[in-house]
Amino acid sequence: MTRTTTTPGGPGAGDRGDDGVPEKGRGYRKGPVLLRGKEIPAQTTDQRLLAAGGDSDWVHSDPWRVMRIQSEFVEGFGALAEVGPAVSVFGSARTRGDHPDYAQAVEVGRLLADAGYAVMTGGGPGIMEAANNGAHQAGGTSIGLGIELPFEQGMNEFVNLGVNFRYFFARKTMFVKYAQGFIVLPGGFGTFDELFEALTLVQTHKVTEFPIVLVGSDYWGGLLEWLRTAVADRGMIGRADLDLLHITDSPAEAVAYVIERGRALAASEREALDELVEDQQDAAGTAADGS
Ligand SMILES: C/C(=C\CNc1ncnc2c1ncn2[C@@H]1O[C@H](COP(=O)(O)O)[C@@H](O)[C@H]1O)CO
Repeated sequence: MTRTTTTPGGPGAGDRGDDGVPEKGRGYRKGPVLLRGKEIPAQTTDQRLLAAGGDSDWVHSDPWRVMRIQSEFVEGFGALAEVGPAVSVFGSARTRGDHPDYAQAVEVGRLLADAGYAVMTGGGPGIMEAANNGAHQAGGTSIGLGIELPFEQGMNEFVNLGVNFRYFFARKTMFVKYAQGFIVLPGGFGTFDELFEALTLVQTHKVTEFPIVLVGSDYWGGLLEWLRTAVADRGMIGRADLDLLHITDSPAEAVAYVIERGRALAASEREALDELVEDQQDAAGTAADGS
């Protein structure tokens, strides 16, 4: 279908307002801009928007990518804003259903759902599937934030609220923004990336501290020892940074820790904010008194 039927710049163009906006006097309105005479374009904005065919290279351009990135944030925020309290659970995409880590993650998901928390995972296989499975068994909210990968696996069957992302960084924002804490089971590079991003955000005070729990001392023990010795001993992190991680072998302890520590941190954050407001009010009062 050809949708270019009129030519605003053509004969008689000066007689009409455009874009459905009646104009007093002659001219062409392009958003807030009024154009007259030779400045009137050959096509209306709607004609250009609805015209079939044409160059499609712009689909692969950065400005268009920016729009897609923006839409990922819009869709993510829209889907997750009303979910309520949630905990993000991370771990290997490769863990099989008969591995003890899988059972641990199912238990984590179940206990979180029993406690009224939504379980948020990457929506993939392995530990992600296991945590969603546990949440599903407990009748809870089981969220999957999927990622477009060259070897797409699809969302696991236990997800009841799924959002698919094209960009890792947009997806990672959701894990932090909508969770009260992180529980991390054994995993590889993807899991390390999620764990260390959380640690960096908290360490640099870019976000308010939130609880981060590692499940599986046999797996994570070596990393913690290395952090304590090579990393902290050489001053690459502070001693206090090590306290940002809690390690356990018990799903029940992991869930209890995330909930209790999360509540304690939220309470101290509220207290600090109240104090700040009081200080500001005192300062404003003092300034108004001129004292
Ligand atoms: C490699 C396989 C599947 C990949 N599918 C994934 N789907 C969703 N999320 C994924 C996937 N792979 C990695 N992630 C994210 O990283 C973490 C796991 O990475 P790891 O390297 O396996 O530890 C996980 O928490 C996801 O957020 C199956 O063969």
